[in-house]
Amino acid sequence: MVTTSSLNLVFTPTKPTSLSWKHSFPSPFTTANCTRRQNRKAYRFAVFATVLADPKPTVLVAEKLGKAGLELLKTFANVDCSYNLSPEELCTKISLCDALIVRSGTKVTREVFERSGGRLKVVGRAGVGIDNVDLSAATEHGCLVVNAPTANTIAAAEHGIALLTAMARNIAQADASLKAGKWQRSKYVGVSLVGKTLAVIGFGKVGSEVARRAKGLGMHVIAHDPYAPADRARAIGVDLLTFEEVISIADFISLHMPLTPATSKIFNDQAFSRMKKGVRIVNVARGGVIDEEALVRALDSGIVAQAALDVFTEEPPPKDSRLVLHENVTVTPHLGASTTEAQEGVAIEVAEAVIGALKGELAATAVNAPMVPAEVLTELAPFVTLSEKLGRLAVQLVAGGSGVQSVKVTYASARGPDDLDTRLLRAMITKGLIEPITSVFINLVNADFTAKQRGLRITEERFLLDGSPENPLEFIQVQIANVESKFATAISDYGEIKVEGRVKDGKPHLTKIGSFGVDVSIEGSLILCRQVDQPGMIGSVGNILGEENVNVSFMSVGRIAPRKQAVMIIGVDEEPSKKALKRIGEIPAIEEFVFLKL
Ligand SMILES: NC(=O)C1=CN([C@@H]2O[C@H](COP(=O)(O)OP(=O)(O)OC[C@H]3O[C@@H](n4cnc5c(N)ncnc54)[C@H](O)[C@@H]3O)[C@@H](O)[C@H]2O)C=CC1
Ligand SMILES: O=C(O)C(=O)COP(=O)(O)O
Repeated sequence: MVTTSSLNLVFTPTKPTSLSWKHSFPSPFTTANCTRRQNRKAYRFAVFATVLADPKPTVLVAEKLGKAGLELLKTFANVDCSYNLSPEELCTKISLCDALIVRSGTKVTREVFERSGGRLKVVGRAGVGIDNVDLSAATEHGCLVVNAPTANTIAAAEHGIALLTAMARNIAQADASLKAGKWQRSKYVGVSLVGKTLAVIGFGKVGSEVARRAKGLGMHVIAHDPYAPADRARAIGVDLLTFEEVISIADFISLHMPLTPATSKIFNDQAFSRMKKGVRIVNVARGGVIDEEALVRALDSGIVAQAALDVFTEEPPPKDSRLVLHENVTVTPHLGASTTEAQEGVAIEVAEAVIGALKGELAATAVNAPMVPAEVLTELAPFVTLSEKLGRLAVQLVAGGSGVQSVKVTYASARGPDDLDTRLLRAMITKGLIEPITSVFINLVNADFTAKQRGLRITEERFLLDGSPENPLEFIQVQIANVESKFATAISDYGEIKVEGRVKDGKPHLTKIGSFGVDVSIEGSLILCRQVDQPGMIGSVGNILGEENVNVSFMSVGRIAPRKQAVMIIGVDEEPSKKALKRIGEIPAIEEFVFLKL
């Protein structure tokens, strides 16, 4: 029997440019040489090449990373620490790298993904903000992006509070003045924080920690965050209000939202005009959320009394930046995450995520792929294989020239929709549908994107079964509409190519083709024949294959009724020659046949 494996099918890249990894990515059609152990690994799932083969993968660390993270990476990969690369140097190096780790100082542009030649599997952001990574390009190239979302939260919050207090008491300006030999006590009279209203914009991890600390300083804290749960805010004693409300009430505003198209320059002339005169602003989020020229105008007019900024639209900012040089502005060079503790933490967090991704595990910190909990993955494992096989099978039944545009997938399950996450299954069906007919490499990251790009519409339906929802699924059906089939038997009564499969004893089985009920394990290569049900058919086909030295792994016949029509499915270990297939086709009782590689 051929061993079933999703391993190489799942992880075959388009163009494995690196010699070192080339043999780690076998052809999609050589499943037989995978071990069961590899299979289990493959089930841990399906983002990228998982084989821990020698030689090691190469990880390019493009910005300074904590020692503990580097040590961890070195246990698994060849680590190339090359800091301060120019954009061109990065693009040149990237084709030799399986993973790239950056902080906020490296722009991971579309060109980086294009120039990687398909080798780059994961970008690790050693920090939170991923606005320096072109996520669309990453997704289009099937490259996973992971970040380190938790380890620098406290550092960023503490820096926000440091800037808030330093700004209120003119610490930086007074320090510079004294060092310049002056003693200006009346010039640097500050303002008190206690009793003042602080508006936190972006009530996520950092924002809520800032709020907690500000309350400890005796401030009244309000927040705006369109996506934050009100009960989390209430638990800290913070009211969630609208953007207009918070900016018009606040004495101090602290920014903690990500830079996205929706937040870009959200602090502009209009927003400043609605603020209380003399408001003070802290930005430890991203420079791009503020229109910096508008802020200079607001500072000059006195609407904004002071600003304390850790981040800038352009980093480093121009030396003659009016904003940086403004006397009412306190600045730090993007130091929010720069504590010893946070840097060790993010380094470990990102190293673990990158290693996990290279091993094929779904990262818990994936930014551009669905996150599926480990226990769900384990349960869905055999259905993942089944999904891909059904996709591969169905698409190979399509007659040449008929473009596949509309695919319906039906999941029959006793589980309610909320208890069955089908994203992984849909991705694998997409992979099965697209990979046999193109050179595109599909994984969980780029499946939906690639389907859309190719005009392939995949609709999903649930078929709710009675009974115990112990098994996640009973069967999966894949139907391709509006196409001709090279094996007319595969066309259902409704005119679509239809294949249906189930998992039996942990293995994917084909249980229906067109309107014929069958039952064969889907593995290796198959010959499907429709014939008149008569004695001697198995022998006739078996003889031809034997004479051609093709090993038969199994044969199964499903029929409508004795002596009527039957479908014979033959599993073969080797691909029969054209001559052998022609001879099979010439057997008089064989009405049609097709050879499929799964
Ligand atoms: N200066 C530095 O060194 C550091 C800066 N950061 C920045 O801080 C940001 C926040 O980090 P975390 O709190 O860890 O992320 P987070 O994802 O936990 O929180 C971000 C919050 O912003 C909210 N948000 C999204 N759109 C919004 C909008 N239009 N208005 C208001 N709120 C909105 C989200 O709902 C979320 O609750 C990061 O995206 C990063 O840019 C983070 C760490 C260090
Ligand atoms: O984590 C973030 O979003 C940060 O801004 C930290 O940036 P850094 O890693 O210090 O370049």
